[in-house]
Amino acid sequence: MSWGYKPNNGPQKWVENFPIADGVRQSPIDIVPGQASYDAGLKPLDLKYDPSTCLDILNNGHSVQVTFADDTDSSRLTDGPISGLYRLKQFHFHWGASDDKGSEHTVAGTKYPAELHLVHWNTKYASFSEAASKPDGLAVVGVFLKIGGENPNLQKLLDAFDTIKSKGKQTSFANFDPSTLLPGCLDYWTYDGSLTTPPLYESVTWIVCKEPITASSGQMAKFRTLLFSADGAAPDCMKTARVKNEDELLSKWCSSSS
Ligand SMILES: Cc1cc(C)[n+](CCc2c[nH]cn2)c(C)c1
Ligand SMILES: [Zn+2]
Repeated sequence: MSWGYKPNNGPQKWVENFPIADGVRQSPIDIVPGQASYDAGLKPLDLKYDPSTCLDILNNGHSVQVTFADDTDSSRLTDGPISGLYRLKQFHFHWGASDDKGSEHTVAGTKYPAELHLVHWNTKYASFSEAASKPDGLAVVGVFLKIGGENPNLQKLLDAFDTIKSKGKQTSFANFDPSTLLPGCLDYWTYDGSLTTPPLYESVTWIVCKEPITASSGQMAKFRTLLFSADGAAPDCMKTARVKNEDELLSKWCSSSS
C-alpha cells in the first residue's frame, strides 16, 4: 500500500514507513504572523522564469505537476532568504474536497482552499535528486489560493486537466510562464522545513508568500475532477487536504457516526 491521504495511508500513518515524520523540522506548519520575527537581513525574492523551459503537465497520482527543463539557469530563484542560485524544477498544487480547506500551511489557523508550490533546487548540487535530501537542497515558494474572481492564468492549466484526468497521465505543456501565478506583492514568511509528502526530507527552505492569488469556486471544482486512480480503476477523486491532528480526525469520526 503506497502513501496517500486516506485514513489507512494518510499523514497520520506516514511515520511507519518514513520515521523522519517525527523529525525536528517537519512541514507544513501553522504560520502565526504575530509570532514571526522581522529579519532586516532578508532580501526581496528574485524570481526569473523563462516560459520556454516549460515541458509538460502530469497527474502523478498525488497532485498535478508542471515540470521544467532544469539544464540551464534560465528559470531560477536567487536572493530572498537563500544564498546561491536555485533552479525551478516543477510546480504543483495541494487542494481539498471543498473550498473551506486544502492548503498545507495555515495562517493563524486559517486554511486556504489550495496552495501552489514552486520547487527549486540548489545548484551547488549536481541535480534535483541529489539536492532533494540535503538540508539546503530545496527552496519551495508557496502561494495560497483564495476564492475570488476567475484567474485567467490558472485557466490555462485547468484546460489541460481533461487529458490528464487519471494517475500517470501526462501531456506536453509549452510556453507557460509561472510568474503569472505569483501575487503582485512578494512579501514572504520563511522557515527551514521539509517536503510535505513522503519521503518528507528535511531539505526545504520554505518561502510562503503573504499575499494569496485568486481562483473562482468553479476553478477549484476543476481541480477536484482529477483522479488519484489510474485508468480503469474505480474513480477516486483527488483531494490532498490533510487532517493534521487527532481531534480533527475525532471530529470527523464523531460527525460521521452521530
Ligand atoms: C524527491 C522528492 C519527492 C517528492 C514527493 N517531492 C514533492 C514533495 C512535496 C510536495 N509538496 C511539498 N513537498 C519533492 C519536492 C522531492
Ligand atoms: Zn507541495
